[in-house]
Amino acid sequence: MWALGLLVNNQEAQQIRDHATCTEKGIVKVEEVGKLEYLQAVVKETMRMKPIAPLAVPHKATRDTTLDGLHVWDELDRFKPERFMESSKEFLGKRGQYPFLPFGVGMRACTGMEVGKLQLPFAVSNQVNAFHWSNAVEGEEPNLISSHRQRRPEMSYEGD
Ligand code: HEM
Repeated sequence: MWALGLLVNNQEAQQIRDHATCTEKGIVKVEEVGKLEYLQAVVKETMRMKPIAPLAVPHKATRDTTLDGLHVWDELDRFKPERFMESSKEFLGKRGQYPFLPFGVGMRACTGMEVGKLQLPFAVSNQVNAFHWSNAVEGEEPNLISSHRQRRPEMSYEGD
């Protein structure tokens, strides 16, 4: 859903479609998904901006930074799939280089990573192929500000 919301707010990104072989029902073939570079970039950029596991220890670069020779994202708040068009920005980089870790890394990395890498772009590509996504209210962009709150019961600290 975040991907579609971001595409509504970034119409030009929605216009750029990769060419995929579809089934007779117009569904993108699963085996094609990995080859669709711009789609992959849209999904990665969505996961960069709206990580699904945000409750881990948060990390954020407050400005453009070079860290141990790696350039850390520019224009952080902008939806810019192009940043992932370079092959160097894979989910897991070469050994010792992990520029992008939406699935974690190491022993406790996400066991569903391969499913997620397939499922997300598959869903997004078929939604974008089937529909044009635009604002419900003309000129008014959907509010994509997220909040993560933990609710707990009201507690009274007053003794009886
Ligand atoms: C886009 C989809 C997904 C994302 C972004 C994602 C992300 C993550 C992240 C960040 C972690 C924590 C890694 C760490 O602690 O370093 C994790 C753990 C895990 N994920 Fe996912 N996940 C996704 C989909 C899935 C799916 C589809 C499954 C199951 C089919 C799954 C199963 C798991 C399991 C079992 C763990 C715990 C691994 C462990 O602690 O050993 N995930 N995931």
